[in-house]
Amino acid sequence: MRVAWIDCSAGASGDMLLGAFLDAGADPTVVNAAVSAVDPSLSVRVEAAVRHQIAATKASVYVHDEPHPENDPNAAYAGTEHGEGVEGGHGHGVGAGHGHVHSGSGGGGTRSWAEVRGVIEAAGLDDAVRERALDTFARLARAEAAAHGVQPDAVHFHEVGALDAIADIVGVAAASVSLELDRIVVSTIALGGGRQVRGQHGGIPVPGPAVLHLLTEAEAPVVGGTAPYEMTTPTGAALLATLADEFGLMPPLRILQTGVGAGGRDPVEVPNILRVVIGESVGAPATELVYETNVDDLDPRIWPQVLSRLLQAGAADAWLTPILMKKGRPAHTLSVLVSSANAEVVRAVILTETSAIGLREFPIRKHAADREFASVEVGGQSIHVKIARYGGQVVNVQPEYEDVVTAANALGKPVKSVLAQAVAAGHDLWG
Ligand SMILES: O=C([S-])c1cc(C(=O)S)c[n+]([C@@H]2O[C@H](COP(=O)(O)O)[C@@H](O)[C@H]2O)c1
Ligand code: NI
Repeated sequence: MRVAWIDCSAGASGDMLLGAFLDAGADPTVVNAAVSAVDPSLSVRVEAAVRHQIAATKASVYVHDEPHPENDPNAAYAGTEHGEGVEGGHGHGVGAGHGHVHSGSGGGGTRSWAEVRGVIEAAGLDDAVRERALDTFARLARAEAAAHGVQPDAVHFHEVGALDAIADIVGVAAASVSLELDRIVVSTIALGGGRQVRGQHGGIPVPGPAVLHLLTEAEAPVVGGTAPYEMTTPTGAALLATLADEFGLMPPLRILQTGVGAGGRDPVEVPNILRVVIGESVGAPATELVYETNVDDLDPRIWPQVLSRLLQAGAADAWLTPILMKKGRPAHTLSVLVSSANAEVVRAVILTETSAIGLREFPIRKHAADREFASVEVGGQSIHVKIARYGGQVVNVQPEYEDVVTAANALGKPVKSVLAQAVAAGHDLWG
């Protein structure tokens, strides 16, 4: 499994993420094709940069009048650099000094979230890239709406800021999809602090309100960080929230590629870089969960129905353990084994079908013997059997009990003797 870990200890912005993914091997042609498919006036330029003597890749967004001739990622466009060290708002796309470059007019109006959604939907992007980009923009619109006390559909992005964000967001979506990652883990995110940045309506405190809303919704771990400026921009936070399958330390992996993305400025406090480490996962992650809850007030006649609904909902197993609870009450612990894919549905069954109002979740790792399914014949009756192998040896032959009962009824024989014959037949065939 290919896992990426994103190190945001110096913060994150759209262009830092884009630079890091391109540095790690994302295809610049694919990225530029995606970006200019959404808006032909957009392209991404890639160049080498150094931050505190660390080599990095700087990705810059270009907004120009004419469509990019060949989507050449290295083509240079004459432009005015608005960015380095200048405080700016969404309208100028210069968050945290991660400057963008504009040439041409770029337009002076605004684009609503609905308009941005429309152009992304109409661009003919690869499904995964489109979904990732739309998810990111939707998060950004929700966060801006929450920050300014309006509805998401009332959020307007200044024309140039919208183009910057489109290029960053679609570019990062295309780059991350092109790296064929199975799982992305994001570190604790440094937000920065100190002086205000300038938004379209005046001064904005750092961390920006939109950043805080985005990372609250994503339940991301954050820290102020070591630098007295805006280290994480709303676009960076929105992208991290979309990309992250989980947050935490670098998981066990064998490193395959690394990428270093540079931010626009080079402050003294910290190397202004974001890193991505891509590797082959070592040791399977815990993808199974056990839910547990203690229940003392459910009509006991309901339990069989609860257990069968849990199995129907995708639980691998569900069982009850009698316990003595607080206040000396006899009760049951309900335990449910479930894959993370089915976890949400199973949680809903527990909370709606029992009287529990809370539950515990434990990630677990399962070890299973190899197994296969076959059938044996007893007295002309077919009975399914499960054969388990461990270390190449057959360690168990288990007939399907319901089949044994059906066969015993059909043959007019005791269940125990048909069961014994089915086990013996299985061992004769498979050892
Ligand atoms: O202009 C507005 S409304 C604005 C709001 C906010 C909020 O957090 S709300 C933040 N900003 C600042 O804009 C720049 C650009 O951010 P990008 O994500 O587009 O790079 C950045 O400094 C934000 O803090 C503006
Ligand atoms: Ni805002």
